[in-house]
Amino acid sequence: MTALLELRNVTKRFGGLVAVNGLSFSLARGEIAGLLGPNGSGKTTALNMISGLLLPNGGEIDLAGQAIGGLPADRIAHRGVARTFQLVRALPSLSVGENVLAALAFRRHPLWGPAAEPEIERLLASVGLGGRARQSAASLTYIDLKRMELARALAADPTLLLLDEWLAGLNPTELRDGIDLILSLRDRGMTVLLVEHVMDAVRALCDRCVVMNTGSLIAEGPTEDVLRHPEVVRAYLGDLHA
Ligand SMILES: Nc1ncnc2c1ncn2[C@@H]1O[C@H](COP(=O)(O)OP(=O)(O)OP(=O)(O)O)[C@@H](O)[C@H]1O
Repeated sequence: MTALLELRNVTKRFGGLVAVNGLSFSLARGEIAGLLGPNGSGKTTALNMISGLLLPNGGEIDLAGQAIGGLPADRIAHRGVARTFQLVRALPSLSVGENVLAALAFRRHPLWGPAAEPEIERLLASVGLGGRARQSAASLTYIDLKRMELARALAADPTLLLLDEWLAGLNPTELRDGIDLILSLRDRGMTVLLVEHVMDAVRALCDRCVVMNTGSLIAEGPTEDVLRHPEVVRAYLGDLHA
């Protein structure tokens, strides 16, 4: 069966620095996979190339068997790839609902005006923000901002969702809710690739992990096997067991 996402030998250089070095891996439809690695190992750069924010210097990226590597971000989004960012990107002067509306207005089948309202409410309810559309985005707590950012990503009706440290900075209760929310996305048919440093969340969520170090893939496979891999343990210098 064709993989939903396939990277073959993808490389990104910033001047003399090779941030991603010949990265190859694939994701099956409906899986939740982790993209792990110590700080600076190239994870966000890889997400940026998959979502079209950065042009690869080499290699191929396919979505459902079609080349997307090097396409502009809006075209990749229209093919079904959505993402969240390490630093939440919200429009604080707008309401929660208007933030989601902005995402609906730019998706492949745009929605705006009164027609968008039921969809805004449905998206907000799906991330635990039901009934909060009129609240100012600036007044949201950190977890609720993250929920709103997820609703904005879901507004694109993605088949592949890229989450860049979406669970970072949450307290234990919020983390449990966040994990359940991500699991519910898979139940809705989405494939998820998450960059994450919270290892309890990785264990709870990921069927499989890909681990990078200094731009290169160092391990790939079922989560527990990968987290025990000697090179992975060495790369993290014990962080995994913190
Ligand atoms: N726009 C850029 N210009 C120059 N160097 C960059 C740029 N973006 C990333 N880098 C460098 O590329 C390398 C990989 O960075 P990247 O952000 O992809 O790592 P990461 O694994 O996501 O790290 P973290 O876990 O800290 O977010 C780092 O050395 C970083 O400094």
